Amino acid sequence: MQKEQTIFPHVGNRFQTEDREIHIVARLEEPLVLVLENVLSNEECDELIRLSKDNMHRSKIGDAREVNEIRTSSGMFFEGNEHGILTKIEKRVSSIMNIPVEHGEGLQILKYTPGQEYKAHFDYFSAASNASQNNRISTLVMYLNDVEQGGETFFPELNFSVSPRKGMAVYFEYFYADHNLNERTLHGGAPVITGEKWIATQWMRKQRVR
Ligand SMILES: O=C(O)CCC(=O)C(=O)O
Ligand SMILES: [Fe+2]
Repeated sequence: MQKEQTIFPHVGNRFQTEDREIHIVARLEEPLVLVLENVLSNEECDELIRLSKDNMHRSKIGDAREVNEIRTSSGMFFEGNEHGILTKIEKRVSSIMNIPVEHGEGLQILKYTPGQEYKAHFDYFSAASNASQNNRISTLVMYLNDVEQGGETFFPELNFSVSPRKGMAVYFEYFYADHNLNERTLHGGAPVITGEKWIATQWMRKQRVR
């Protein structure tokens, strides 16, 4: 069978964005899942945490934005350009993901304390949801700190998990014609055992949202 078209365009073990060289340190082919290094500087990670610290509330998920037990972390969305640092990061993320900034929902910051988790889920909306008309197609989860124990991003269908590491990220996409491939991107955030876990997630949509 022929391999399906992917969104991610970069070849080789490293590639250049406008202001930073990104390293690919692990790769799964179908569905495409990549572990990326050097996505954010230490200072950028610290600054994102600092800027969001005072605005965290219980995470809401999905279309209806209702508090749900599937995700017990707390979080917030940036609107897009309220801080200079966001513009820079959004541009870099857009070039990593090969999708225009306008297709991106505002960067979401999530914080997990011990025991908090995000149960296995899909990032795309189900066909029954209104939001699926301009559905999500790819995700970049960026780790803003090191976690002492737990907090892995896990992919149960792939028997694969990524341990949080400050400045690194995991990328995956689910815009395949073969829906079975999309379903294999089922993933979650394992409970944090010791320490805190901070992430910034970028979801990209098929069409522009801003
Ligand atoms: O916490 C994680 O590692 C996963 C986060 C996630 O799945 C998301 O933000 O969509
Ligand atoms: Fe997710």
